Amino acid sequence: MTESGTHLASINKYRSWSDLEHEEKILVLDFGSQTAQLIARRVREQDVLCMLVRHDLSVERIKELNPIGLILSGGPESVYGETAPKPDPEIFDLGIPILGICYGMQTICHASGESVKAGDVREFGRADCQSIDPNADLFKEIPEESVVWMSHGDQVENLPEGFVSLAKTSTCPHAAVRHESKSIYGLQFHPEVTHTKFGSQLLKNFVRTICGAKGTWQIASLIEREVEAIREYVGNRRVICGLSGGVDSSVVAALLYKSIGPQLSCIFVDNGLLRKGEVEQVRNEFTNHFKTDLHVVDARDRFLDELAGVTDPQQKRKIIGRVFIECFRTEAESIEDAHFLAQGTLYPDVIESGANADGPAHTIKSHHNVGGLPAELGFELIEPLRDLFKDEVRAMGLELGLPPELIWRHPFPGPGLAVRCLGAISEDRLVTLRDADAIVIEELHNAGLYREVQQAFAVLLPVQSVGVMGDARTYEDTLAIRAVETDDFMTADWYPLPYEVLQKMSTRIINSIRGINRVVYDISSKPPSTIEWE
Ligand SMILES: Nc1ncnc2c1ncn2[C@@H]1O[C@H](COP(=O)(O)OP(=O)(O)OP(=O)(O)O)[C@@H](O)[C@H]1O
Ligand SMILES: O=c1[nH]c(=O)c2[nH+]cn([C@@H]3O[C@H](COP(=O)(O)O)[C@@H](O)[C@H]3O)c2[nH]1
Ligand SMILES: NC(=O)CC[C@H](N)C(=O)O
Ligand SMILES: [Mg+2]
Repeated sequence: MTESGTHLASINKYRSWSDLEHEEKILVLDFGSQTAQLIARRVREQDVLCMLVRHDLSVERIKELNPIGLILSGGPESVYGETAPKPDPEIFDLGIPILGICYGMQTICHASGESVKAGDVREFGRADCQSIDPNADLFKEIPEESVVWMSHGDQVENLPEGFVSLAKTSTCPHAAVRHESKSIYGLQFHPEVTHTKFGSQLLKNFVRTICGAKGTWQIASLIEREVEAIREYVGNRRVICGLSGGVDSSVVAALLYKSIGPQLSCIFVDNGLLRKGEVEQVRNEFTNHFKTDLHVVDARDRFLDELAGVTDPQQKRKIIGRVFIECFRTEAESIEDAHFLAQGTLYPDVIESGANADGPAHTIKSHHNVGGLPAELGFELIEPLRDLFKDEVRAMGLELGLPPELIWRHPFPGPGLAVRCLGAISEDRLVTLRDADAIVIEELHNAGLYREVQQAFAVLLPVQSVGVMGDARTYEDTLAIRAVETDDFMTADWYPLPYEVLQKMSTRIINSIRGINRVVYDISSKPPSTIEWE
């Protein structure tokens, strides 16, 4: 759903959502916000198709796409800066409703001739919003006072002519605005994040009431469309699919299987960085349950040799990305006419890798399947889930009939235990980590909490400390336990595991695993931390 190129544009041409002139839809003009896709996803929650497009998409192209409304996203720049991204000025004459969020609202006001300036006070996080006009259609069914989430340094000083203020906070006099006669709205806060309590209602008001959407779009129609698009795009060529047994690649494999059946071969790489019992589990599921043409590649030595002595997280990720592709390439030699490589890349992988060229989003970490890919790929990429979030992919998987155990499995990153074994990786340290991780997951199941947390795992730290075991001094490694709750993996909070569960995990790990004499619990949220440690 991202119109226009990414840095992989030349090899990633597959786009199934771009020619949907006849579908009721909203377009989000992306000014580089980390949460731009979240806006799209909140609109889709209203059963309305929503796609991200370049911030400067021409009015001609917008007319062709025929949206019922436009949303201007936030972004890291300042509208008064020399390099500030700007929309096509004619969008304001299209006559369709427009909602600007943060940078988007500042852009609307700037374009209407009023000054936007660095505010005296920057607002990050929670703010109390008070509506000035509670009857405004944008604020329908929203209390007069409610909590909103802000993230801005700039501020609209004076309203442009024709605009009125709809809401304020203690430091932001124009937290929400609208044009008196045109259907143009602006919000200084972010309705797309869950911390804005009535954000979904607000977007619903915009989409359903103001844009008049009927809400007929369903995840099932996305599946149908993807299946058709894949069939047409692939023709009679062959697709290899990097299959990890995780949710995303399983959904991709199921989609491809539905589309092109026998033209699909799946490649599962055993990179030596997998969890306990994972190879057997994937082999079973995908030969017994799915009956796909599955190739299991034993690349354990290859990965471990290449990673020997490497401690830098970004370097680890780059090496893993490259070796993955080399394995796919070598294995594909035995698969006749393998033209496409399908991956289960999701939107958070793309945005965190800084790979979305639509806006100047920053690189947080290079996901092995995006920023970690080598320049010369040797395949054409197909990534049907590239614009979706985990929970949307899960809904798709359930709709496609995948088993619920698979759908609700915690995500496991492609670089696997490599990014949870901090410092240099060795076979011994991996065995230690794998065993500890298995205990964490088992105890989570025992406590009936596996589905309560969205991701949990163990992290082996290169930090030794002194202990005493059986009257003898020890000087051994530290293990961290991480468990998070999150909707979409873009933001997350640490999960308050009950003490007795932590106690069982800790006792079992220290008693049964050699080399660990201390267990700690990670109590950091994302942001400012990330879910994985590297
Ligand atoms: N061991 C592997 N063998 C082959 N392909 C892999 C492997 N690990 C990851 N990949 C590829 O990289 C993509 C991204 O990995 P990622 O972990 O994000 O997704 P996933 O494993 O499919 O799902 P989940 O997020 O539930 O773990 C996968 O969808 C898959 O295409
Ligand atoms: O396939 C993947 N390749 C990667 O390189 C990668 N890095 C992080 N993750 C997963 O993404 C989600 C967000 O993780 P972070 O908060 O650590 O960025 C979490 O679910 C992480 O497990 C990855 N998945
Ligand atoms: N989140 C945003 O859109 C921020 C807009 C602008 N960069 C500011 O600081 O005000
Ligand atoms: Mg995975």
